Amino acid sequence: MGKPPNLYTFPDTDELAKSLRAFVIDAQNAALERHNKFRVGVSGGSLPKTLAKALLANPSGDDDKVNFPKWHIFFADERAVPLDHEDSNYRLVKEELLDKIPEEMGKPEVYPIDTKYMDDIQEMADQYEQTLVKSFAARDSVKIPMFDLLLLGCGPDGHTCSLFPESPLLRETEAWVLPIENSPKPPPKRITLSLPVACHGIKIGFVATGAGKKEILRKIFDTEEGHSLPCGLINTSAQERVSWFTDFAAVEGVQFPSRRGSL
Ligand SMILES: O=C1O[C@H](COP(=O)(O)O)[C@@H](O)[C@H](O)[C@H]1O
Repeated sequence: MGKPPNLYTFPDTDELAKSLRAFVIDAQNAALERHNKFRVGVSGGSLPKTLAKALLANPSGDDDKVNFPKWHIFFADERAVPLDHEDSNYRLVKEELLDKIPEEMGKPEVYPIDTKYMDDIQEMADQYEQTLVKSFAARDSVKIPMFDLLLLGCGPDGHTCSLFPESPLLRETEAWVLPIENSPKPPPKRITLSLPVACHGIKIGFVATGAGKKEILRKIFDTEEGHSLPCGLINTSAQERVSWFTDFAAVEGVQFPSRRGSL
């Protein structure tokens, strides 16, 4: 049995962002040594804002540089809406982060969904899987793509990516990207990384902040039932490869050993 996930907690998002930055840069530098590129899967929701705070801060030294030109940014989940729609995760990441990257830092390669498949969500998922196949090598030589880093959110019901509690999608073992026709949270049509892909990241960082997350974090970390929620399933499967970045408000009352402050 491996070690449990890491649960870090900070007084506020400014402090959280400093530690998240160190975590991301460690993952980036390890990936650049491994294969000279950094493949990251990002979520929408509240994450892009905190991520931007982490990445756009001034570097404290040579080891603390964000090397955006080596970044390949994929979406952990996406809503089947135009890329400039208010529900689009791409739009969120673009407005919160991509548009704010200073010219001199260089630009990452970004892989949005192909919106021409909006009326055929299965086709949209298949096409996004092909996007991953092109980046992660042939489908038959790689069983499950291994992101260098997955940056995920946690919904108040314990969902992550667009994997919702008790969804039959949680039983998928083959596909890398899945369609959803009837998401319990609007908009209904989405695509998402499958659970095996979400569990397979070399590093997985969850970001959960605010008092609105405390009930679900208590459930995920302190109850048996929480282990079968999507976030709990990733905790159980990926163990110490998972790190949670939370603020004090989000972990109020959580018993699971949590480490205050830095990594
Ligand atoms: O619907 C979604 O929700 C989750 C969680 O969002 P949050 O605002 O509670 O952080 C998000 O991670 C996912 O990408 C998004 O599509």
